[in-house]
Amino acid sequence: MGSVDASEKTITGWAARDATGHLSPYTYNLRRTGAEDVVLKVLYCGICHTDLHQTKNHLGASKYPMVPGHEVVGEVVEVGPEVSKYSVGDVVGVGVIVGCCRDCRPCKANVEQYCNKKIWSYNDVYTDGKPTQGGFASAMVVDQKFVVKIPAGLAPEQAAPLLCAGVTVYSPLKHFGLMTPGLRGGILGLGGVGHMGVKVAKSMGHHVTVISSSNKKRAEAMDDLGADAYLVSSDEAQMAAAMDSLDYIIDTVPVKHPLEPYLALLKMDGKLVLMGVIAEPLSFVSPMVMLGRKTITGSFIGSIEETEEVLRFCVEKGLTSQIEVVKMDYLNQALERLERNDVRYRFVVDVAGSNIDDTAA
Ligand SMILES: NC(=O)C1=CN([C@@H]2O[C@H](COP(=O)(O)OP(=O)(O)OC[C@H]3O[C@@H](n4cnc5c(N)ncnc54)[C@H](OP(=O)(O)O)[C@@H]3O)[C@@H](O)[C@H]2O)C=CC1
Ligand SMILES: O=C/C=C/c1ccc(O)c(O)c1
Ligand SMILES: [Zn+2]
Ligand SMILES: [Zn+2]
Repeated sequence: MGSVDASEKTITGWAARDATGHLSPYTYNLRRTGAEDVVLKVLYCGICHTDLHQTKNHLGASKYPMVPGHEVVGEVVEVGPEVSKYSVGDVVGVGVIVGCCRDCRPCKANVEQYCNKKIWSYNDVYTDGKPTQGGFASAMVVDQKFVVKIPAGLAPEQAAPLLCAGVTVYSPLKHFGLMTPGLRGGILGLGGVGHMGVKVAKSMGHHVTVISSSNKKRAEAMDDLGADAYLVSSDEAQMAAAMDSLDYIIDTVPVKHPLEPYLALLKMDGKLVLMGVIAEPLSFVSPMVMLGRKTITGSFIGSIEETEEVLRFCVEKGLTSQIEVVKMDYLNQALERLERNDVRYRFVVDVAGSNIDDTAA
């Protein structure tokens, strides 16, 4: 157990100040280390499309200054006196959620991501009344319940995308009984979440079809990620030939899109699992779900338990994410590239290697 520094630590993060989403260095204080808190020095943080939604206020609820980042891998540098799970020097991860009520039905069932009182790792308010700030920062203080150990055999930069993208695909496959080998799955949208979807589903022994908006990623999807088939969603002949062929589709498209072309790809009892965060209504006609008893559902990240599980799953299966590691001074360019669909497949920021405390404004 490490000693507790009773003072507030002043650190630097990169914050958006308004809905332009432009990030720049921002100095703020971390809360004092509480009894069950873990202080981590951030090593790496992945860039999720949700970071774009939030910094650019796509959902209309953004508060500024906002330090985004929720695929955080760090090294423990201090622990509170009642921290039992972690010690100084451990490499750990933090995802989308840093608090919950611990008392409601989802909390008691260990699916705390569905707690109505959950606390988001940024763009939220902590129990002390302070804004939460995310992982594009030199350090974070997080309650041990929301920290996971990064297992040996997983490089820290590799682990980062698993803390959101990885668990986001693993959780619904597990929850909806879709881990059986031999299933035929579709991954709609081959980005950060989608590429983990291909890898996780392949590791479960599924036949995986990528459904993409263009032909640009075909060779990579088939040759590098191991997909079995590739459909371009605007190609009516390809889509018609694939009708009634899939047990599930993981839909990661981050913008409004029609559901009917994808419902048509599902077999009877097939499931369309919505992942994209879209603040506009999506539509479909009812026979598209009735005739075939199809399900349209959604899923939100995964629990802490499932996060630990997906990390172990990736080690066991030798599964890695495909990442482009960048420094913090590239963060705005990386976000712009993510917005124009120009990343294969996840940016991960080398936070510790960027010496950001030296850039404080
Ligand atoms: N439900 C949850 O718990 C989670 C939700 N999310 C949400 O999932 C969505 C995807 O996140 P992420 O994978 O990080 O995002 P990415 O931007 O990395 O990937 C999205 C993919 O969707 C396709 N796409 C992008 N823009 C468009 C467009 N304008 N029209 C059609 N297709 C498009 C592209 O694939 P292609 O080139 O193949 O068409 C793109 O690669 C986001 O909305 C994010 O907020 C993320 C994590 C957890
Ligand atoms: O990237 C993870 C967060 C996903 C998310 C899902 C739903 C929602 O309303 C959000 O604001 C974020
Ligand atoms: Zn995310
Ligand atoms: Zn709760």
